[in-house]
Amino acid sequence: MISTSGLSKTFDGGVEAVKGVDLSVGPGEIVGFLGPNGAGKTTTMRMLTTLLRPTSGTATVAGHDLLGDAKEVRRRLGYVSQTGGTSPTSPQLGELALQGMLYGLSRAQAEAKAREALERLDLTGLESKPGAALSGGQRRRFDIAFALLHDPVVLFLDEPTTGLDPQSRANLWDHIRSLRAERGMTVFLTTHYLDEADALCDRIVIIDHGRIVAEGAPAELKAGGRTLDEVFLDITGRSLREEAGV
Ligand SMILES: Nc1ncnc2c1ncn2[C@@H]1O[C@H](COP(=O)(O)OP(=O)(O)OP(=O)(O)O)[C@@H](O)[C@H]1O
Repeated sequence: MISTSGLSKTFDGGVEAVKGVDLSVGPGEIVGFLGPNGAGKTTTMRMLTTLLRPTSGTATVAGHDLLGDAKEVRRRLGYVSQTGGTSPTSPQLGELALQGMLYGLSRAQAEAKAREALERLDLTGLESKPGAALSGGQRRRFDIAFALLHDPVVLFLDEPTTGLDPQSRANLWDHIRSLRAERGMTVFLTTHYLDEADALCDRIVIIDHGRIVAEGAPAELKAGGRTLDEVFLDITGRSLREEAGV
């Protein structure tokens, strides 16, 4: 579903943020992308979602070439940025329906899709509230509902649970799991929480200084009785727990 070869990004000014990343994510996989601050996670995600042009390398996402066929890639992916997209002032159902119309749906189709997305994310009853009246966890679920309106096959989530309380985080994990179970969704997410990667992800990919330095199923990485914290510290020399302020 996602395949990259030598994906690289050097910013104007010479910062080599991503240096030759080779990634492979299969259909229906939930993959966690971890790394210390400044390692290149967001830059990689922005390239994979067509928001940033790679300096070099190749990639396909959902069967289409990232550079040659960006429009087709965009049609098939959902993206939730760190800041999300819910409006603080407008009722969410109206915003969702508008977004659906942007994707070319009629008003009736857009409202039906919006209601379906709300139901899927357990938000029914909250559709008339503006973003400012929602809890952090509800807002994140609305952000995901927005990303689902055009029926993507792969979902990119940039730090989906940052700032949420433990209960809301666990609730969001359940929703992500059911998206995979019910729709076969592929999910690629960044996180600063090792417990999240452990509980939710089939596979963890660790990036440091723009290069992939480790990858494997959580159980593989923890082989020998080490915790993921210890593995991460050992590989990167930095404590993700401290960086995340946990
Ligand atoms: N627009 C830009 N121009 C120049 N340098 C940038 C730009 N965006 C990011 N960088 C640099 O690229 C490197 C990677 O940044 P990136 O945001 O991808 O890291 P990250 O792993 O997502 O970090 P964090 O966990 O703090 O969000 C950093 O050194 C950052 O300062």
